[in-house]
Amino acid sequence: MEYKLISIWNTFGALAAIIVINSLIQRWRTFTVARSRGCKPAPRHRQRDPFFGLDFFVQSMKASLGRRRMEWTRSLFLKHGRTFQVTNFGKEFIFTIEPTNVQSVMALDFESWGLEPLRLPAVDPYIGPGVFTTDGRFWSHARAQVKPILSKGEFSDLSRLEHHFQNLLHLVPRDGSPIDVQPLLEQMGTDVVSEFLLGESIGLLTENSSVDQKEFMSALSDADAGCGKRFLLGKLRVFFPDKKFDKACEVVHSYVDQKIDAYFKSVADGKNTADENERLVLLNELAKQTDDRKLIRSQVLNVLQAAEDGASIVISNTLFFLSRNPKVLETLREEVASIGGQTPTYDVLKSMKYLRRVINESLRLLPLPPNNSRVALKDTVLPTGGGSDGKAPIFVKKGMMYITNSYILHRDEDLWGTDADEFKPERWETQRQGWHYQAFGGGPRTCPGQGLVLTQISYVLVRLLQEFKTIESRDERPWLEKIKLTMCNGNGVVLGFVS
Ligand code: HEM
Repeated sequence: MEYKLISIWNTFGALAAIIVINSLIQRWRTFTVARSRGCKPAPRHRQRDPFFGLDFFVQSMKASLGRRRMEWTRSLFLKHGRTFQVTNFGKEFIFTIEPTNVQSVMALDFESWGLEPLRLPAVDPYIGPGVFTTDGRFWSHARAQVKPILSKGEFSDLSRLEHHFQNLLHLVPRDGSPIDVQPLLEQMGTDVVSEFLLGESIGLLTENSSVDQKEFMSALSDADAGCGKRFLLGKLRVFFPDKKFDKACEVVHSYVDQKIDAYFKSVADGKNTADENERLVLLNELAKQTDDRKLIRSQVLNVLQAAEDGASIVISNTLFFLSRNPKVLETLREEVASIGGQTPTYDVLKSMKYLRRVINESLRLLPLPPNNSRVALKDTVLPTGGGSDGKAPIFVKKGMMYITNSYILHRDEDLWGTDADEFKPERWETQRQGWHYQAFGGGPRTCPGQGLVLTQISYVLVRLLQEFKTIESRDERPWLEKIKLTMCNGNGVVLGFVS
């Protein structure tokens, strides 16, 4: 008996020793790598609770609730410089708006950083693994599946977009009376995206959604809200079952699965032949590549999550800026007039240089999403931001979080000039899109929907200018942040249109 006890103690002792030695070896490796690469720590944000960082978490929650998250984060960068480190809810975070670091994370040192551990556990029961939620080989495969389809979407027939635009026009008063266009554009965005993704528009603008579609929409919003809570709870989510979320996932899955089944049935019935003029639908295109129904569903929902209300928010924000910058509006109007009264084609839109500058500028001042984050998948180094001069490389331990804030990066006066906060499309005559412009990300994970969405945004803006001779602001209030995954105007965008 005594012998057995001694041997158990010896085993425990040996295990403990191995763990301690292993940890010391790791620390030594860390130290030597950091020293050999000349690494120095980033400036550290002073905290009352440096161990768990609860104070930082509470402050960031307060700033979010007060709709001043961007300005609060900006004040931290003004205090610390372009890079700083903080403990937040028990995790180490590096905040940086240093373009060299952005380039390193997004492109040069791409393999060392990932987002799957941040996103997938929270959203897995809803959207599952796909292009938006995974890393590594699964991600490359998922991306290779959707990217060519989204690229093809850039050139697709604009007559469908005109159809949705006409539905929007019916709801816009033409006598200059005030209307908040943001929710209308959001509805139009959902109609467009649902048609492209699933082959059938939800019909929000025409108010002719079926019972199934209404149920689907309401489930999407419950599932989004559920994911928000799951993000906040982190690993604690297992202790908080959420029946509403589970039900919402079931409804969403069943709706998408019906569409997948319908596609395969139509193929089996010989109805869906390869027709050159067939409308481009993501679900159908995916189903041509694989018969793995679960993967098709995940990929469709991944793209839905990424596409969200992107186009509608950018159009709303751009109208907000145009209505408050009459000179810019006038110059854009001249360009629109130069193409004549016809509905624009893809090539015409592509040729409109000033329009593109206006959109670039809108996305510079109000990027969506405002933040882009990653987690270090292994020990690595950020090229700059450490030491007292902020120029030394920074050693990053596996598990550390990286956050770049495009809203602040895009307003950095050293990078954009002293007029960085002003809406000036003219700056794009000479400005190039480097790593200091993160509207669509960069590197291997750059937004694959960029071309498609820019065509849509351009089309709607041109058509609005063709339809209305006056577009004026009907609201004195400033732009107010409202952050979900993306960021829109919490005051809405209230305008007056005269035809
Ligand atoms: C103006 C609207 C949009 C903006 C500003 C935007 C911007 C972005 C950004 C910043 C990323 C993150 C890149 C990263 O993680 O580094 C992203 C990813 C993505 N976007 Fe967009 N996006 C927009 C619209 C769309 C649309 C309409 C679609 C699809 C139809 C789309 C599909 C995707 C996908 C699938 C990803 C994930 C790519 C990956 O991780 O490989 N986006 N987008």
